[in-house]
Amino acid sequence: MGSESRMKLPVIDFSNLKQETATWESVKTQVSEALAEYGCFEAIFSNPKYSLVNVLQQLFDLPLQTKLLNKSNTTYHGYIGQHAVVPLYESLGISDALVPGNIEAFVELMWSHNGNPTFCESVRSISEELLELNKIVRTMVLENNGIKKYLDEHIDSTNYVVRFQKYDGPKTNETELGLVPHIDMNTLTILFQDDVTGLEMQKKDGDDWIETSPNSFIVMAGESLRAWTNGRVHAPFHRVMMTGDKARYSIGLFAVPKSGYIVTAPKEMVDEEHPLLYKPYDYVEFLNYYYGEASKTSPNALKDYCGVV
Ligand SMILES: O=C(O)CCC(=O)C(=O)O
Ligand SMILES: [Fe+2]
Repeated sequence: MGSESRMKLPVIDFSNLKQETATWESVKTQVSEALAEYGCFEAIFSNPKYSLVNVLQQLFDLPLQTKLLNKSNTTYHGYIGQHAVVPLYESLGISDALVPGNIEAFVELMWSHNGNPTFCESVRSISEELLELNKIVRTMVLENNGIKKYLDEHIDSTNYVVRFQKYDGPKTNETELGLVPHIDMNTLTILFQDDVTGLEMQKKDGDDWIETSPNSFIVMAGESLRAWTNGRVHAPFHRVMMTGDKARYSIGLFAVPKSGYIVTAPKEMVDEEHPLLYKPYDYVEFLNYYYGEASKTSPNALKDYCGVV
């Protein structure tokens, strides 16, 4: 019936936002409602200055051997591509991308001869914007739940992976799967896409998929934020669907619990109405389980791993 395309995610305006103002309070309420109901929203934040094609095409056009040089100690952060299930999809990630020197090291690996200062600058600038939005949203989540005293600890509990995605256009009349439906297991993800869209978010209850807007920042909670807030925040399924000839590019900032940090819902999050959902877990150990034994499309991977009931 085409009703899917008419559904929209909540859109929240973060432009010119200052703490301790009436606008901050109102935006905070919108964030609380959107994350409880959808686990995600579209953010108006800054005027995107970049065409992702301009920034990312040169990266994905590098020879496969070069892209494969981007290895990492976890499956999730290096080069991913050439998979039979999602042949349109490729991605490259930079672990701890906001630690000084790491974007440069990535660029050095990819363009060893003369580097690529323009790429470096664009990625740094986009990443810093996404980081700022990430901090605002996480501050609001804690304020909404009356646990702001944990803010420093919470912000300090994650590292940041910046990941670049490319999805080829299927170049047929069909709509094809770009990325399989999944829930992000990390804490918070912010994606930026330009005018080639394709990211779809699943409604909390039901099978409907909500399309996302062109030139948008999409903020979504992962399982680890759901666990930490003891279920107050929803972690949504999402997928990428591709049509037409044009390739789609996206950039994501993934806040990821640090190795050795134990994800535990603060005691204030647990009461009679909200019994503890998950036992404390080490994210990196959970990921090993997730990429090893568990089916990645299981909505219950974390529950199977450390659910209380
Ligand atoms: O490219 C996108 O917009 C989605 C990527 C995604 O969901 C992921 O990498 O977890
Ligand atoms: Fe995802």
